[in-house]
Formats: sequence, C-alpha cells, structure tokens
Amino acid sequence: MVQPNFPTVPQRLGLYPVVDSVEWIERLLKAGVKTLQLRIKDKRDEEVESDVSAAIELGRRFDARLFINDYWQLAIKHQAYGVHLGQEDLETADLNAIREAGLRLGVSTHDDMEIDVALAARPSYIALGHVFPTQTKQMPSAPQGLAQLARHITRLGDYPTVAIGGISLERAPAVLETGVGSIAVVSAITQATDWQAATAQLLQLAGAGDE
Ligand SMILES: Cc1ncc(COP(=O)(O)OP(=O)(O)O)c(N)n1
Ligand SMILES: Cc1nc(C(=O)O)sc1CCOP(=O)(O)O
Ligand SMILES: [Mg+2]
Repeated sequence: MVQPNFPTVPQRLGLYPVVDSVEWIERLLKAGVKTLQLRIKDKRDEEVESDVSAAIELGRRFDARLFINDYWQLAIKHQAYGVHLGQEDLETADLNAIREAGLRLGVSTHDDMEIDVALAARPSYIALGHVFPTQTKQMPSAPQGLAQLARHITRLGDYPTVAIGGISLERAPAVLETGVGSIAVVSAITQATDWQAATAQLLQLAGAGDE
C-alpha cells in the first residue's frame, strides 16, 4: 500500500471546519477544534498574507493543525502546519518545496481517477468529495453518496482520509460509519443558527482528531 511521502498527520483528523476568516479560526480554536482550514478564494497573495499569517500564528498558539487552502507559497513562508490543494493546483504547485519546508499536504479528489492522481503525489491525507449536494461551492461533478465514499475508504486502507461536501449534523453519523477519519464542514458550522452548539455536537461525533 502507498504511504505518504509528506509529513504525516494522525490517521483520524476528526472534525475539520473549513472557514474563510481569521475571526472564525479564532472562535473555533477557542471552542476546542484541533483541525481546521483557512479557505479564502480568489484574492492576490498581498491581499491575504496578513490573514494567512495571523491564522497560522493562532494555530500554533492553540497547538492545532491549521491547513491553508490554495496559498501554498504563503503557507511555506509563514510555516503553516499544512496546505490543502485541489487537482488543478497539483499541476502548478511546487510539491517538493512544500515537502522540503516540512508542511503536510492534503489533496482533493472526486472520483477514482483523481484518487490515482492524488496517490501519485503521496500526500499526508486524501479528501473525498463531494459526498452530498452542497450550496457552498459549485461542483462540476455529481455527489458521490455514501456507498461510493465507503468504497473509496476501503480502497485507501490505512491512508488518512477526509470526507467533504454537504455534511450536516444529521448526516455526520452515517459518514463516520464509513470509517473515514475526518469530516470537513463549512455550512454545518458557519450557517448554523447556533454555531457553538453545532461545533460541540460535531466534536462529540467526530472527535478533535488523534494526537
Ligand atoms: C478538506 C478539503 N477538501 C476539499 C477541498 C476543496 O479544495 P479544492 O478542490 O482546492 O477547491 P477550493 O476549496 O480551493 O475551492 C478543501 N478546500 N478542503
Ligand atoms: C470547499 C468544498 N470542496 C468540496 C469538494 O468536494 O472538493 S465540497 C466543498 C464545500 C463544502 O461545504 P459544505 O460543508 O457547506 O457543503
Ligand atoms: Mg483549492
């Protein structure tokens, strides 16, 4: 079985909120979240650098696993715990530079072929999406559903995995039953009427990740 060729992450990353501001990062760290991602879209590096570095500093202060989406050069510069990249990003990002800087790497996948591509890069974890319909991001593919997710988890064996896409509090138990090590969520927390209660309940279900 293929092993990561990047610094490893715990096999179970637990609850993994994906948020778009330093304010959310701080709130979630204070709520006990240990794996999280700063996902700011479509801005220039100069526009996001102060937020990226502030989020990384907070992650360090709370001893958390903070991934930066897309902005891998800033993540290296400010020594993030890790970077999350999509399939297209794999074509342009300098993976050797990310590895040599000691950052973990997560890669998005949406079908078997994308899993082949991700495995060739041997990242720290593989994200599997989108499990259910999502309002958060326009997806070119159809939702994979639980059966397909379970098939991917079986294929990937011990490889650290993250499920994403349309995961609500109600759906989380069935997703976790597939054996996936982590559930990444956006709207289940950021659009919740009571985000603190939602976070506490999701943490109860998924855990904060292994040490
Ligand atoms: C945990 C996790 N999984 C998947 C994604 C999606 O990443 P990507 O394909 O790069 O798309 P954008 O998030 O950049 O729109 C993610 N961010 N996190
Ligand atoms: C950012 C993102 N990436 C996805 C993928 O499948 O790669 S799904 C997604 C959005 C997830 O948001 P929500 O939890 O609100 O559905
Ligand atoms: Mg991306």
